Amino acid sequence: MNEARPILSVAAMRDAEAAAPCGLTELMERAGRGLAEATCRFAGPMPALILCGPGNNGGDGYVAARCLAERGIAVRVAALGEPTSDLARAARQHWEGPVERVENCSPAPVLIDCLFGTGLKRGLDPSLHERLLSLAQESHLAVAADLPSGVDADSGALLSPIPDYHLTVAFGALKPAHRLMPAMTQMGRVVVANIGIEADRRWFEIGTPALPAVRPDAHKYSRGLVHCLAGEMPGAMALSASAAARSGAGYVRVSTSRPIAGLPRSVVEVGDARLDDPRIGCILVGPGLGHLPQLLTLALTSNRPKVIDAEAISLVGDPARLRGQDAILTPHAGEFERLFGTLSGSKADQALAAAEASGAVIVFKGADTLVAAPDGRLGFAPPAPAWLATAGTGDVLAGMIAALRARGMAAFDAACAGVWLHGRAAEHAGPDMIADDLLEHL
Ligand SMILES: NC(=O)C1=CN([C@@H]2O[C@H](COP(=O)(O)OP(=O)(O)OC[C@H]3O[C@@H](n4cnc5c(N)ncnc54)[C@H](O)[C@@H]3O)[C@@H](O)[C@H]2O)[C@@H](O)CC1
Ligand SMILES: [K+]
Repeated sequence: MNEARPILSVAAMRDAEAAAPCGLTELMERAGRGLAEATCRFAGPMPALILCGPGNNGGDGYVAARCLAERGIAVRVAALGEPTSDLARAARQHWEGPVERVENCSPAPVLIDCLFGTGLKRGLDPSLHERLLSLAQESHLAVAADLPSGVDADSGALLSPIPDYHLTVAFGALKPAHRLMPAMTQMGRVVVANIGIEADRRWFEIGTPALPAVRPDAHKYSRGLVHCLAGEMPGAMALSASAAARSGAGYVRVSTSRPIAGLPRSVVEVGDARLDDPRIGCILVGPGLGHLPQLLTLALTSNRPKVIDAEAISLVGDPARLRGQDAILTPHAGEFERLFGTLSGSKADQALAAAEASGAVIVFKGADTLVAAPDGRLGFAPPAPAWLATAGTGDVLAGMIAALRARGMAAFDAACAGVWLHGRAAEHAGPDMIADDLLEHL
């Protein structure tokens, strides 16, 4: 996989900062300089107002103010009070300009929010968040340093209301909130300023996948056989099977008791078929299943890899039933809760707990889709168009992932690749797309 950007929790970020050979003062210098650089590139030479909080996020603000002033930009600083951390105090001392009060400063065309970052503990006081909203409203461009002030970095929850930002400059690595709902939708463009930390890569933003090449001596079975189990509403499986065929499976077949409309001619319909056939690269069960739990049971008797989607997820009943299965599950929030119950923690925590409980790869779908592996790897989907939220797109995704798995990709990699390709296909299909249209863009 290329270009996967690491994502660090607050605790992991602290560890990475502490381990940085250059030391914390230099990290803050790099963060502030990176913030100034990104703001200049984005906003040009417009006058800026920097709001500085009491901690190190505020410290980054004082550094950025110095860097912007060195570039000849008219920059003002307003603070909540004196800095409370040693690092921020030192940065404050190196800022030679005046420091106004956040409560009564006047607005500027560019607002840079350095009030709170990863150290936010609770929502902003109402008078402060209202002040932040109104200063942002009166600016042309709002920039967040590391995170918008009010966002919980690990969960993406809004602890207090935030304005819509145009640019967010993350320091060192993305944090979970940059890719989790609801915070992710209000950050504008998210860029990462490199500050020279060594980031753990077990959590990452899913990047462009490296797909398996088609070998010169390939035949239809070696390119991957996807076996679909159609249920009571076969239209859904028609979408999945078509998506599997369009995602490079060598052979797609559907076992069904009655003819299915809308299947490509290359997809083969069969009656009973043996599911322990070693040529099967991936079984797909769930889309349009209805009340046919016996089809899930049948799939689970096979030792072949499988994708379990839609109604089949709820029919699993107990996550432990999946132990020892080579399975990928693709639940949306409702299906997730029906199988795993109400889990505590952030969406990331929940996805990882579900992967551990089931031993399966979990694609926890939504506007902020996550792919979790039982070994603790976690892929965060890059933002995908909101118009993907329409009937049938999940059936397409399940078929895509089944094809990539059948083509020999490892379960976690196949799931990540499917999620990435699905989002890009939706971008190509455009806002008036229906799920069927995605097939033209795979
Ligand atoms: N630690 C480091 O080495 C580096 C930290 N960096 C910056 O430091 C930030 C984290 O710094 P801190 O850990 O100091 O945390 P913050 O600067 O986010 O805020 C912490 C301070 O705010 C107070 N606080 C928290 N929530 C509050 C609320 N709702 N109302 C009022 N006060 C509140 C805390 O008691 C603490 O004093 C990062 O987001 C990043 O911007 C960067 O400079 C890079 C290097
Ligand atoms: K901030």
